[in-house]
Amino acid sequence: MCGIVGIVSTSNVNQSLYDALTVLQHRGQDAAGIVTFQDERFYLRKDNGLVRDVFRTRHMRRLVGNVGIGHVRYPTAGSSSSAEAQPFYVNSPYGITLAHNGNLTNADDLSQDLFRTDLRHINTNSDSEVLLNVFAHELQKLGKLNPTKDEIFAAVKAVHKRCKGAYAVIAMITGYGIVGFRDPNGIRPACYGTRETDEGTEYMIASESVALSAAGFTLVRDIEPGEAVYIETDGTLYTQQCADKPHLIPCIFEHVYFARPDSIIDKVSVYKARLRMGETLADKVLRERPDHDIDVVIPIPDTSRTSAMQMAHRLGVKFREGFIKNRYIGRTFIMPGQKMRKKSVRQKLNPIDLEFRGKNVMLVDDSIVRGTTCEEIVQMARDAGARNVYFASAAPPVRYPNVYGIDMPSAHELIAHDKSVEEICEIIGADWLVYQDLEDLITCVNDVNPEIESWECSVFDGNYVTGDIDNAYLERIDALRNDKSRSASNGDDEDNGIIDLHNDED
Ligand SMILES: O=P(O)(O)OC[C@H]1O[C@H](OP(=O)(O)OP(=O)(O)O)[C@H](O)[C@@H]1O
Ligand SMILES: NC(=O)CC[C@H](N)C(=O)O
Ligand SMILES: [Mg+2]
Repeated sequence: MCGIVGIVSTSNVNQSLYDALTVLQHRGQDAAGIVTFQDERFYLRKDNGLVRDVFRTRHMRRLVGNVGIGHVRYPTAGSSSSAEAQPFYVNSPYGITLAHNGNLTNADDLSQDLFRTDLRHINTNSDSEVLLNVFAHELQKLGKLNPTKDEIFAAVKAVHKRCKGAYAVIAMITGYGIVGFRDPNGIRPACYGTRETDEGTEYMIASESVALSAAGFTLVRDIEPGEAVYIETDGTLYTQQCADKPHLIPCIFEHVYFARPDSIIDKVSVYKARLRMGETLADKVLRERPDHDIDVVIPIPDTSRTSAMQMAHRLGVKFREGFIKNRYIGRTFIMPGQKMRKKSVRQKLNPIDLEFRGKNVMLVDDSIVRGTTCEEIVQMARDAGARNVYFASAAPPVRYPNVYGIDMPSAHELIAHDKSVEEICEIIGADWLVYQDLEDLITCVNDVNPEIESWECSVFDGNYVTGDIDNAYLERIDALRNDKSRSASNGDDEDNGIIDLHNDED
């Protein structure tokens, strides 16, 4: 679930890109990158690490130009090597750089086609490098020395025909402009906005609206599924629908966990949706145990706060901050490797004993995925002296792998995969476990925007909307990307040299 941003400005874009990436950091903590363009040259800085660590003053000084794109990465394909940090670059045609959020489901086939038919070499295992080369090849085929919006949109159309899966993309074409587009189902989010200056209107395309507001831009609208938004370097904007049968089916997990609550995605305020999730969860609690004995509702920071607060309100029970979050530890779920995730839960959260001692506590999380957080947390609540420890999840049981840009490749690593709620309750050591029902979750998001007819809910119901996912595919990505095989293949190889643009001294 990476974060992407692109800006066409009237002055240097480096600081605005940096600011946008810092507020998209929650979408990817592994690597960060910015590429800008000025006087026929790209200027690139990318590496593994958080935004604040990757970009030093000396890098920022080199990132000159009024046009640029940026990326924060949470790997879902290939490895976590710095060679796969984004944006990616290809020199022909024109010189194109690209930032991608999502995951292609036919990257292997495309990679073969690119080599055998299009005579293009892919140098990493990243699906994003494949996507860039498909786009570049389709643009090259049109054979124009000066591409216009028509060629750009034609290339996006061809990408939609060849690529399957989820992709929100921003590409920069040397000297011409930036183009942002979403896959025909709009699984991953992308929006754009404007900032007025004395020199003219500036544009930003980004994964979440929060990136716009943080950099002083005003949200215009979401990019439609299948649509492309092309902004030339002089600030002229063109939009066009590039898919034959676009149909909005956005990822519901953005609203559960990924997105920031202060973002608005596909006209859904994430904050409002999470408040609703708290209400419906409270209703479920009351359905299961009308005469419950919950003394206090305690959120598991950070993401569950909004739902937990509203759940307590609906139940008429006290809401208390029983766990304090270490502000210097990032999100644990998107960390690579189970060992690191497990260790980080204890480093990240610490209980305030007096909120637990002798009480029946209802702990609330936004979701239970691998069970890393809740197993630790239930024990911490008991150690802090709780009488009974109840647990509620604002999302339904996560039972199926994700293939659209969330790194959950293996069903066996999901705590709820083949288990009943009672069995999960026993494993996590709780006295009562309540999950949100999927119909209720869908109602929550649809209450905020009733126009969205379908949601991408595969992690909950195993229904993959792109229609190309079968058991053989799921078995293949499981074998390739489960925790064990990844730690054996040592993807975090620091010595991995980057074959890329050479203007980036450390
Ligand atoms: O069952 P698990 O595999 O542990 O995954 C679910 C947990 O991971 C996430 O928290 P995370 O620490 O990533 O981020 P947050 O601070 O935004 O809640 C999520 O909010 C849950 O707490
Ligand atoms: N989470 C994402 O959007 C990942 C983008 C891309 N598939 C990568 O692994 O780098
Ligand atoms: Mg959490």
